[in-house]
Amino acid sequence: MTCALKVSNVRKTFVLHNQNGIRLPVLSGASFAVKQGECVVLNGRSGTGKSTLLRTLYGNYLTDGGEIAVRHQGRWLDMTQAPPRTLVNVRRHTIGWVSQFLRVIPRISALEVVMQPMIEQGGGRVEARARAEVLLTRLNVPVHLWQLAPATFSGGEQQRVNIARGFIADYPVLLLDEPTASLDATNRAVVVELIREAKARGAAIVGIFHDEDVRARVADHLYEIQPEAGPTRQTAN
Ligand SMILES: Nc1ncnc2c1ncn2[C@@H]1O[C@H](COP(=O)(O)OP(=O)(O)OP(=O)(O)O)[C@@H](O)[C@H]1O
Repeated sequence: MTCALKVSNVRKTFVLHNQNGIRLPVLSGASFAVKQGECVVLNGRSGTGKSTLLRTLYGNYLTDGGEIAVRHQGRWLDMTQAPPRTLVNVRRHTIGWVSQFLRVIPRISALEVVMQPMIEQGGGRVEARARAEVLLTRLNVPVHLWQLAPATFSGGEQQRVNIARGFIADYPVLLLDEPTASLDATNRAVVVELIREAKARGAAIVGIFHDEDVRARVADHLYEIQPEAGPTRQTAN
């Protein structure tokens, strides 16, 4: 199996400039690799830096060192050095992000919200619509809601619309930030199926799952994040 993502010695310290320059060291050399068709689950106690690492992989945070190499359109690209325009392109075509939270866009229907990533990748509207309908059906979002904007949906309905949106495009790499949090058992099982299908088509997946049962059913490897030393005050240099 080909490697899709290589994380080498990634370091990250948050500096709280408006709180006396307190430094919070979070990642002190995260290193792991993910092959196509594999799911690596980030593991560690609360506050050890799982979300920070996942967000860093998506390019949300600058790093203090290390490399995040992703296979993007046939070449290796270091996410820590990528300019903003490249990051947009990587997020459109290579790395998908699925969380439990939907960023609601006023007046855009649930169906359109779900179709959007596939259309942005160049997919046709008919195919995107058909695929969105299948996903919304599998995730038990009632048909009468599909043409409505999700702003008024329940938390669980919004969460399932977001999952459909995250799985509609065949991203080579998927980052999953607790996508099953607060779903009921039926819908959790659907998400597990979607993750397994993504692995079967060759997606490389990195995820955070607090639900042990879900973790056991999708993980090929656990990546253990070690707790860092506590905060230190910034010293003048
Ligand atoms: N944007 C930020 N600015 C400053 N500190 C942050 C920021 N994001 C996270 N932290 C700190 O970094 C540490 C790691 O947080 P993170 O959310 O990555 O942990 P986690 O392992 O995902 O926790 P949990 O399992 O509770 O969700 C925490 O001490 C948190 O306070």
